Amino acid sequence: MSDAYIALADGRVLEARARAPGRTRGELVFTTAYTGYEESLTDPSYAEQILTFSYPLIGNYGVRTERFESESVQPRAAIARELTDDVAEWLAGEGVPAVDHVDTREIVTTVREEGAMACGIAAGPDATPDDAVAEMEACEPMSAHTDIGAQVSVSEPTVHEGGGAADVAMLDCGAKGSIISSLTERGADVHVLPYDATPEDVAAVEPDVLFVSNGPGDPENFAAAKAVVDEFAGELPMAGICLGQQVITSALGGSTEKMMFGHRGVNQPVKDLRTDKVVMTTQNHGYTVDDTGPLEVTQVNVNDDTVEGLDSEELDVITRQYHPEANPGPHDSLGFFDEVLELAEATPHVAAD
Ligand SMILES: NC(=O)CC[C@H](N)C(=O)O
Repeated sequence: MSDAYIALADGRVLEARARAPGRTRGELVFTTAYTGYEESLTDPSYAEQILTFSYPLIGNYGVRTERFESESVQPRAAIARELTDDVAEWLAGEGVPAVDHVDTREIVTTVREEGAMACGIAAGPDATPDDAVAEMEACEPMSAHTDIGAQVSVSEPTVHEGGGAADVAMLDCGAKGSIISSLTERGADVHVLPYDATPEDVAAVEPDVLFVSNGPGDPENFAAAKAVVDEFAGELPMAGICLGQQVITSALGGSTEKMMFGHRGVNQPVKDLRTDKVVMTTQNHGYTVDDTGPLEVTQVNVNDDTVEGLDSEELDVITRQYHPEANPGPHDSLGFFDEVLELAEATPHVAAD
């Protein structure tokens, strides 16, 4: 007898085993990462999503808070072929439903063929298939979560000191901790500001560079961040990762679009068009830049040609769609943070008025 059910938007209900009880709903996505489950499960960009691990065994090296990317578990639920007790107990303790003993190959194939979709989960002794279907039917598309930034951002400005080599104003749209530490380790002070900070809030920290973080959901729902980018375009160097690339591009006159199932994993090949070199990258995104506006494409995804890096010498902008900070994943692209700080040192402070 099953004690967990996964309802998919295409009408199927899959049976599974409850590892952490509860009922929930979210956009069903998958990651092919074979390591880094603690980092993925605490990555704020997974808010409002149900994360399926295609790698069959999740949890085999325990759970350590040192590897967390934020303070809480971010996806609404986790699905794997086999979850260890360590991970199941962690998720249960956090109140996040988790299920295993399900054919994750079927889930991945479905999402690849039909796209990221609404999903409902009911797990625990009293769970029924109808409970999972009711959750799935109540699931809203990602773009309907218009204030998703509020779920994942700091509510007050917070400073992370790195030695004062540069002042980075970071719009926290759901920043991974290792993006902040990649900058402080290089000597920068990072002023983490709420996702809805105003241009005045940004000017008040006298930044050398504006950094728009990664984050969950539809980038078009981050209107305040777009307004900040618009205000400082051409005056302050800017950098962004993932949602940051999308928000900066959109604010500068480009556009974004939703992908069918996105890129989530740690072996996405990215080619730099200037050097012709390919690096392996960590990724977690479901939207992509469509029209690049005034920005020049510097890097592309080798698998599907989507935009991976953008640049503007005139506007002092540099962005990446993938995650140069890794965690989990390869460290091939850490040099991005050196480039960001080079931009920062090139320009004087913006005065607060
Ligand atoms: N990791 C991210 O910043 C993700 C950005 C955006 N939410 C997307 O899915 O494309």
